[in-house]
Amino acid sequence: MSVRTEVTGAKRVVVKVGSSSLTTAAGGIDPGRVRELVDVLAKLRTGGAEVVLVSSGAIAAGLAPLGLKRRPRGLPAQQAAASVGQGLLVHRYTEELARHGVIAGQVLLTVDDVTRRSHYRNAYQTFAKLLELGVLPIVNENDTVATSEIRFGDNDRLAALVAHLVHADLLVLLSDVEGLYDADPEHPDSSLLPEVMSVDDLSDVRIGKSGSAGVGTGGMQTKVDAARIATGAGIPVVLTSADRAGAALAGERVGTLFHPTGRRRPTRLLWLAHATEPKGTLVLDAGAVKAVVERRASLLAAGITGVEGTFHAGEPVDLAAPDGTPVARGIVNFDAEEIPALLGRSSHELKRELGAEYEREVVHRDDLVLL
Ligand SMILES: Nc1ncnc2c1ncn2[C@@H]1O[C@H](COP(=O)(O)OP(=O)(O)O)[C@@H](O)[C@H]1O
Ligand SMILES: N[C@@H](CCC(=O)OP(=O)(O)O)C(=O)O
Repeated sequence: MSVRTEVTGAKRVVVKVGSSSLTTAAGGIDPGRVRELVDVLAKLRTGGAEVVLVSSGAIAAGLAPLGLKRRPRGLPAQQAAASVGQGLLVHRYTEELARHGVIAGQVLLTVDDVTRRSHYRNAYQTFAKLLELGVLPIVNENDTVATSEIRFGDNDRLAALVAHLVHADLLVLLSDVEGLYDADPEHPDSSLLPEVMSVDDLSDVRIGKSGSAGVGTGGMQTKVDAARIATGAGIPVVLTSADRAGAALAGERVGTLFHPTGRRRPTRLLWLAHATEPKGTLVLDAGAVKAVVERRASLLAAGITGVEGTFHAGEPVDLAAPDGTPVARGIVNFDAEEIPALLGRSSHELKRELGAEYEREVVHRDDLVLL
């Protein structure tokens, strides 16, 4: 059977592996599984591809040293476990990669690193340099400092955003299941979907709960969400089990291939569309809705009739039509409490009365996505 050229032709590949594929049944990192994965990644590298690994498992790796039996519920305990486990995890990878003469680098990311423009550029440059130096970057969320409000929450979504950030040609999601099934694979009648061409192919798929609730956080839903983010940005995705990583990366038709459905967009906008919780709402008049939706214009204070919620400049807010239906999401340039004084007034008036600082758009067109 022919190989998948989306896979064999990829020059830069992001591989994401979940906690369930790295841990033993009793919890804790399974050195044998890390070794098998590293052997596959090293082979991919030798074949000429650049590889970025997004690895979960910090929390799982920290459980045993702390005498914990299962993933703790509270955030501080998870952060402590991640703090203990992340070093151990990367140590394992470093040792295994060294057997192949490959240097490992650790990259811990927070949400800000892909949403704030200056951080984003910085993160991009770091990855570019690491890859140029032949290093294999190992990425995880910076769990120890992430709070519940500011976190990716799951590494599937993080992997999709990293794939976009590094301009990857392919994203491979490795789990403990062979691929995406049309129903929970526990169900005897469920069958594997070898290809997903568009979101329409997902409408009948039933997604059950995570099979590894003890260690992972993602479950199948977050993998499908991640695949949608990546394919919507033009990046094909292969979803399969860690056991089949070698076959999948050789282009064999294992697991599920999600075909690209869209084109590249700035990462901040991907994040805004797929991964944010709005902190408030700006209610627009009909003219402003038209300007934003049809003419893709920036939102000016003159078109705003109301403000809901508490937010600060730089945070995501929804832009709603007069009936309250959200039509777009954007990064706002003012704090919520500053906006009432600006409502319905022209930029010119604002500049004259409040100073040049207040002349700017409330949401710039470059920081807006339509919903
Ligand atoms: N429709 C489905 N197709 C595939 N797997 C599914 C589906 N619905 C639920 N699952 C479950 O999702 C699990 C994968 O999620 P999880 O264990 O959280 O993975 P990871 O730790 O790799 O992120 C599978 O083991 C499977 O039991
Ligand atoms: N950052 C966390 C992983 C969170 C996560 O998404 O886990 P998983 O569902 O196993 O991919 C950790 O390293 O433990």
